[in-house]
Amino acid sequence: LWSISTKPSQPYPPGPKGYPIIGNILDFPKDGWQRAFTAWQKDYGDIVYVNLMGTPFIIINSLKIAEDLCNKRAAIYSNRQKSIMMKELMGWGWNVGLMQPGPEHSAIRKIFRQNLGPLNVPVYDPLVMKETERLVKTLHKFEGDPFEAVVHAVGSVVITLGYGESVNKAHGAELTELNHKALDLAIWVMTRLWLVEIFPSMRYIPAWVPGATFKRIGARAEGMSQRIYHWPWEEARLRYEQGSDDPCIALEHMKLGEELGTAKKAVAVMYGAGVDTTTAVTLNFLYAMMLHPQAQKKIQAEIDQFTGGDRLLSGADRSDLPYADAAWKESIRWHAPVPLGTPRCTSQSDVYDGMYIPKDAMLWLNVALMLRDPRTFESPEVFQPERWLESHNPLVSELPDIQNIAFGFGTRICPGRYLAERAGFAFTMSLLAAYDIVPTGGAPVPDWRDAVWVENLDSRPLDFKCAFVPRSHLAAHLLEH
Ligand code: HEM
Repeated sequence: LWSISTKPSQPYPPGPKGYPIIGNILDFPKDGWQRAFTAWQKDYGDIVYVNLMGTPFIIINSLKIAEDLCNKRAAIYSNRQKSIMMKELMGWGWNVGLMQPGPEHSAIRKIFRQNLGPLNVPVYDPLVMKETERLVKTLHKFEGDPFEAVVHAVGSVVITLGYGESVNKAHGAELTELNHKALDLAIWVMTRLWLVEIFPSMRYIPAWVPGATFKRIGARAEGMSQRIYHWPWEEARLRYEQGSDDPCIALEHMKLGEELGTAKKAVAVMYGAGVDTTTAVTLNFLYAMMLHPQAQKKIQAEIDQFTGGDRLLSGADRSDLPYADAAWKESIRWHAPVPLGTPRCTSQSDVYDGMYIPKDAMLWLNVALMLRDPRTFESPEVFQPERWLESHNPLVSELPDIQNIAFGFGTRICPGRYLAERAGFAFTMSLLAAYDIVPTGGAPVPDWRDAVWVENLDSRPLDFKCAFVPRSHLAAHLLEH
C-alpha cells in the first residue's frame, strides 16, 4: 500500500530492470563503476536510475544535464549523502566534503575562497617552487614509479600551507602516512554498500556482536580521522603560543583569534582532498607525455624558446606557453583525475525532462565520460593538445571550460582547483624543462591505446614506470647548488 500510495506520477529515468525488494543489487558492479556507468549510457541514455535495496542512484552521463541539475538547480542537488558509516561511525563528520549545505559549509568555503582563490594562490609560488626544485632534483636520472616523489612534493606544499614549515618538517612524514592509511580505508568504505546505511538502527549494535565488522572498522577509522583533525592543529597552536611566526593558514586565523573551529576544519581537509588528487593529475600528465613523445618535444621546444632552457617553470609562466597550457588541459580531459566526481544527494524530489528524481537519491556524475563525449570533443580518445589552440581549431571557443567539469560543479566545485593546477603545472613543466620522460630501460614507447589507469575515486596510471633522462644542464646545475 505504501509503495502504491507513494508511486510518483512521472516515470523514473530508464535503467536496468531489477527485482522486487533488492532492486538492482545483482546488476550493480562490485568495482569498475565508471566503466559500468559508461556502458549503461549506451543502453539507457544520459540519465540512468538504479535502486539498491531502497537507495536510489541517479547516474548522469551528459555535461548538459550535470550543469542543469548542479548549477541551475543547486538548491536541490548540492547535498552530500547522509552516510552513517563515514560521519557517525568513522568520525569524518568534520570533513567539509561530506557536510550538508548550510552556515558552517558556507563559512568553510569562505575561508577557502580567501586563501585558495585565484588572486591569493600566486602568493604561494615561492613554496611551490621550493618543492618543484626538490622534485626535479629527486627525479634526476630516476627510473621507476615517480608516485612517492610527487606525493611528497604535493604533501609538503599542502601541509606547509596549512600548518607551517616547522610542522611539516617535524611531522610531515607521519602525517602523510596517517592520511594515506585513513583515506585508503575511507575510500574502501565509500565504494561499498553497507547494510547500516539501509537499516540505520544497526549502528547501535555493539562492536563485540559477531558479524558487526562495520563497527570495528568504524572504531579503527575514528581514531585516525580524529587524529588528522586535532593533532597537526595542536602542533601549530603550540608553535604559535611559543611565538613562532611560521606563515600558514592556521597561524593567520590564530592571530585573528576568530573562526578557529571553522579554520581548523578547512585546514584539516586539505591533505585528504588535495594530495592524492593533485598527485593523480600530475602523474596522468607525465604518463601522457611518455605515451606521446611528439607532444612532449613540442612543449620542450616552447619552454626552451621562452626560458633559454636554464630555469624552472612556475604557474606564472602558463600564459606565455600556449602549447604547454593546451597540453595540460588536454591531459585533464584525456583522463579525468576524479572520474566520477564526488557523489551528491538530492535534498528533495524533482522532475527533470519528465523524469522523476526522488529525494535522498545519490547522484553520480560520470565526469570521465563527459570529458570524452564525442558530442563535445572530436575524436575524444585521441590526446590532441591542438584542439585547445585557436590556430588549429577555429571552434575552440565552443569547447567547455575543463575546470568546470573535472573539478566539479556549482556551489560544491573544488575550492582547491587553482592551487592544484598551479602546483601541477609548475611540477610537470619544470620536469619537462630538465628531462625527457621515456619508458624505462630503453623500451619502446607503448601504444597509447593500451593505456590503463587505477579505478578508484581518484585515478592515476596503473603500474606506471618511466625514466627521467637529463636533456639539458638544468638538473645538473640545480644539483650543484
Ligand atoms: C587535481 C586536483 C584536484 C581535483 C581533480 C579535485 C576534484 C574535486 C572534485 C571533483 C570535487 C567534488 C566537487 C563537486 O561535488 O562538484 C572536489 C571537492 C573538494 N576539493 Fe578538490 N580536487 C583537487 C585538488 C584539491 C586541492 C588541492 C584541495 C585543497 C587544498 C581540494 C579541496 C577540496 C574540497 C575541500 C572539496 C569539497 C568541497 C565541498 O564539498 O564543498 N581539492 N575536488
